[in-house]
Amino acid sequence: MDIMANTLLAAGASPAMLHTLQELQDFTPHIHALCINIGTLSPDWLPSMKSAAQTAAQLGKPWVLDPVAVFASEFRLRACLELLGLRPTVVRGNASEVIALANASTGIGKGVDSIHESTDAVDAAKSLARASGAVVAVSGAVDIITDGQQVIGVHNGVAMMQKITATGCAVTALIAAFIAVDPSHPLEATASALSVFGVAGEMGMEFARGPASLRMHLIDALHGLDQAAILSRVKITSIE
Ligand SMILES: Nc1ncnc2c1ncn2[C@@H]1O[C@H](COP(=O)(O)OP(=O)(O)O)[C@@H](O)[C@H]1O
Ligand SMILES: Cc1ncsc1CCOP(=O)(O)O
Ligand SMILES: [Mg+2]
Repeated sequence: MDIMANTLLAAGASPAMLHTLQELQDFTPHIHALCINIGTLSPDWLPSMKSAAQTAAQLGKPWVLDPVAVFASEFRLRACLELLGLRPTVVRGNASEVIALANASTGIGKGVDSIHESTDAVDAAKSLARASGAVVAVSGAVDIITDGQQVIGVHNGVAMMQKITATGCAVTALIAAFIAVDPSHPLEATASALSVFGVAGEMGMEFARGPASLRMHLIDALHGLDQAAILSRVKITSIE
């Protein structure tokens, strides 16, 4: 939650982290986008997640699902399948998460990390996008983004970003901020968020000595990003 909220603040968005069912009805009407992250899922939190997704959908607000470690347990898989049925605008996971979700199967992955390359998950991402109606993003060395037809590749970022916990969660939150700004273009907004986060990682790495200082410099770089840096560094290509 720390790096997610700080990423959003650095990017100019306004985060609020909530779990409690009783306050979601009051809070959700004020949001511009919702991010549901099952990282530390508990049975108490799942009804809150479902309620928030339902309210967002009723109010026409975009929402993003991060299926953290969905491969790790039947409980996580069932929760994600139920949340998928509530029609997220975007699903962003690592390759092992997207493969597990597309196949509705558990048993692959390492902790919360991927054992697959993002390019291994292109077909899974396309079939998940077609089945769910969501834009699906697979993070990795090349981020893959698809609506089931078009496939886009984002070639920004540095490998050290995998060594900071919750960079995946943070970029999912950033995707929510970008679709809040441009809700009618979720494919483009998702690719842009991944690229901008990757650019911040590249710029942060110029000052970092390891994962802990990269975390700090990435957030500083995101906060200081200007148009010139974006235009010179963004690398987004069409893959299919
Ligand atoms: N090898 C890599 N090279 C460049 N960027 C990477 C690499 N691996 C991950 N990233 C970036 O790190 C962030 C987190 O992705 P990832 O580690 O796949 O997510 P998760 O934390 O959910 O497993 C994303 O912005 C992704 O683009
Ligand atoms: C380590 C850990 N354990 C439960 S959630 C979490 C963080 C997951 O974040 P990310 O998917 O971005 O690595
Ligand atoms: Mg993750």
